[in-house]
Amino acid sequence: MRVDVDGDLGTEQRYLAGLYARLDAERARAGAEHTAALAGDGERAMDRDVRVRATARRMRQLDVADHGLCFGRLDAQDGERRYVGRIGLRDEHDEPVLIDWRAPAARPFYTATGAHPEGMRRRRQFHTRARRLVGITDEVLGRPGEPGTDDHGDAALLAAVNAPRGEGMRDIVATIQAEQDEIIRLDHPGVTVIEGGPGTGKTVVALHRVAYLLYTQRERMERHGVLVVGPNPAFLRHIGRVLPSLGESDVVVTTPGDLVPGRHVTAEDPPAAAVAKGSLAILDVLAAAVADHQRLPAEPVALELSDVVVRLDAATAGWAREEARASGRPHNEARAVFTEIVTYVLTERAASRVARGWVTRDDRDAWADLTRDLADELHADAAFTAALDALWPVLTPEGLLAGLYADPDRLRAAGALPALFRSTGDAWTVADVPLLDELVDLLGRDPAVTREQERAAQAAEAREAAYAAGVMEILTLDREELDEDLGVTVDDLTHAGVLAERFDERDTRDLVERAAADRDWTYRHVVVDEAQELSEMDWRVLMRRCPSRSFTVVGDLAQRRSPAGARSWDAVLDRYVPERWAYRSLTINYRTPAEIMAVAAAVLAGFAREVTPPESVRASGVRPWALRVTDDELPAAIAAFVRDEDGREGTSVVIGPPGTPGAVPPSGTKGLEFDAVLVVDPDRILAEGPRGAAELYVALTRATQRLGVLHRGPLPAALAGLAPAPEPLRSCAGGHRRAGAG
Ligand SMILES: Nc1ncnc2c1ncn2[C@@H]1O[C@H](COP(=O)(O)OP(=O)(O)OP(=O)(O)O)[C@@H](O)[C@H]1O
Repeated sequence: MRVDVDGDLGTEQRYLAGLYARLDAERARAGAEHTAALAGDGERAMDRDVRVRATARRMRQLDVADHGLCFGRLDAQDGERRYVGRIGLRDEHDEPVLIDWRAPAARPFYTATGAHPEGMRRRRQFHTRARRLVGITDEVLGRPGEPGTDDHGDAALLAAVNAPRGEGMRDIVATIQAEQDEIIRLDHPGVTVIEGGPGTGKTVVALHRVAYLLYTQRERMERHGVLVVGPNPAFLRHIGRVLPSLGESDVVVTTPGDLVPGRHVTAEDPPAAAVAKGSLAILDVLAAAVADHQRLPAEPVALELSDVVVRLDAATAGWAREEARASGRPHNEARAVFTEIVTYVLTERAASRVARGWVTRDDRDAWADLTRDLADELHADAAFTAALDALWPVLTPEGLLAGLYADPDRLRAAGALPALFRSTGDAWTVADVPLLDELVDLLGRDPAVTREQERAAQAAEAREAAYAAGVMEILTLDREELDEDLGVTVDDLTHAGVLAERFDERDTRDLVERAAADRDWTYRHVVVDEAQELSEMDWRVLMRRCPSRSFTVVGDLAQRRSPAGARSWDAVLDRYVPERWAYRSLTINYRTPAEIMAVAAAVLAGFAREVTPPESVRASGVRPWALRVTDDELPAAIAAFVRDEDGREGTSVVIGPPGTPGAVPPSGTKGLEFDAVLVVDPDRILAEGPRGAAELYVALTRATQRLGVLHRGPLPAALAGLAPAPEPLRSCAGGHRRAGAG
């Protein structure tokens, strides 16, 4: 039973005012702590940084809590009352006055129903404007003798889903639904797949799950961080506000094209190349391409040393190559093995000739001196280095891949499809990113660069050690003052370097900064959105980034657009977590009104009959429309739609095939939503490629309120039931044509 309660408004407003007073007091305290942290008070710079960051985080959390601080109240059957809100607050006696929505005690606020009251008697929802309470809705849960109700919370929910969309996605923390709550709190440490049709809240639920995990497992999550991977930068901007609005900002958010630090890739391959690069079969091609650079000389290479000429022949290079490959080291690191064997053979050969008549092998010291001198001479010889570079060159991932794509012979030799050919100047594509990442492992580090980095690291370490030595001096003066955080006692410290290493671990750069810059960073948890688009090779990269295999995977196979994407979750996941992943589905569409969803469902039935479309949570009473226009009329009709929408609240978009004036292609709107959507030339979207129907389905389901269709060709059969266009659109088409008129 649902009741709008006015009588208690005054009492609840006073309680709410009390909560805001607590919030303000907390804020003042956090502000003072932050100021003190900034001042530092003589503590070490590292400690100061840590404290400044912690207090700044607390201030951020308190700031965001101001908006919609308290969602409502739960009354238990035993008379206990709990107020549930964005954060937890305690009064001056340390009694809880507000429970964080993520705490176990808050759970019934989202999950209790008339049929399953979970020990609760009443759920009361607050409707607030700024700090003012403007309304209350009560639901009585399973009171003896009273009929229960299952459709809880729909007043607040409907207000939330009907609200015009603004900049980006909002959090749903006040109106999380029971099926969503179950996923947010799911206690499954491995891979969880969330599948559901468009608008079912997959993305928003996954983001709330991140906030929940950060709350319940803060220690573990904070050290290694969480990675959120989304389809494109527009999507990342769209979801960008959700985690900060929940008080969480230590999360790395990126696209598959940005997974290799320092590289921003957006270009896409034609379908055949995307499929070839996305498949695991490309691993053999990469291995063969690397092997193709490990060569034997066609003719022996003559190397002139001061007293003798030696020849590097195919047999010597062949033995060295075999040993280097057998070493199991990555290519660049195995060059040392190759060099060592070749050096050994050539110096032995040279020595036996140079030494003839005055030193024998039995004279070990003299022989060793001689070969060492010859090796030095060889290594200083430019011709020798040139021979090594020809037979076992140091390779970079970019150099190797660009060289492979640009050379049909190399492609053929590596067993790759000719479709991978491209001229050298072309930009990298998103499908190249996992290949470049793979090659980092296959090639290993360039020993020269590694040496340079080691030198720089040693210099930094020396500086730290000097600093630590200063700290030790202070510590030995007063053993009592040893910082417990360091986890050592003075007696443990035999060398200042040990202390320096401990400082190193406490790098105070932001996690987001450190993780995003480090290709070898591993995360505690990874969220993958629009996961149906990822190729087998993309999954390899992500699994490398999260060895603990803790994933929230969000997707909808019916919306798959990429030809290299997933066809089933088993096919993607069984390789990494066989039969150990959890699957949950969402079935209610919170975005698209029933009138629009009916149209999208007809398109879905055309290409995925076995998939059940999600059920809309509301109808809007507004029918989607269609209007046929000529080539000449199209720009004016689009302009009329844009003008009309400019006069309304909310957001709008024009979606059309490439070349449509002012339009975004369907792929650019993945994961996004708008109050009004105009789809142009649906027949051309359908004809665009093998996944055209999925693209049209995505385009139609972006609308939260209004949908219109402009078409120059015949209207696809699935859209036949659309209504005539409203004014002022109709007048753009001469005002005489009707929707769908051929
Ligand atoms: N419990 C809820 N309360 C209020 N709004 C909700 C709720 N659940 C979802 N929504 C809203 O529904 C819309 C769709 O959510 P979301 O984008 O997460 O769906 P999705 O399943 O990822 O869709 P798609 O597959 O089309 O990208 C968003 O505006 C979201 O805020």
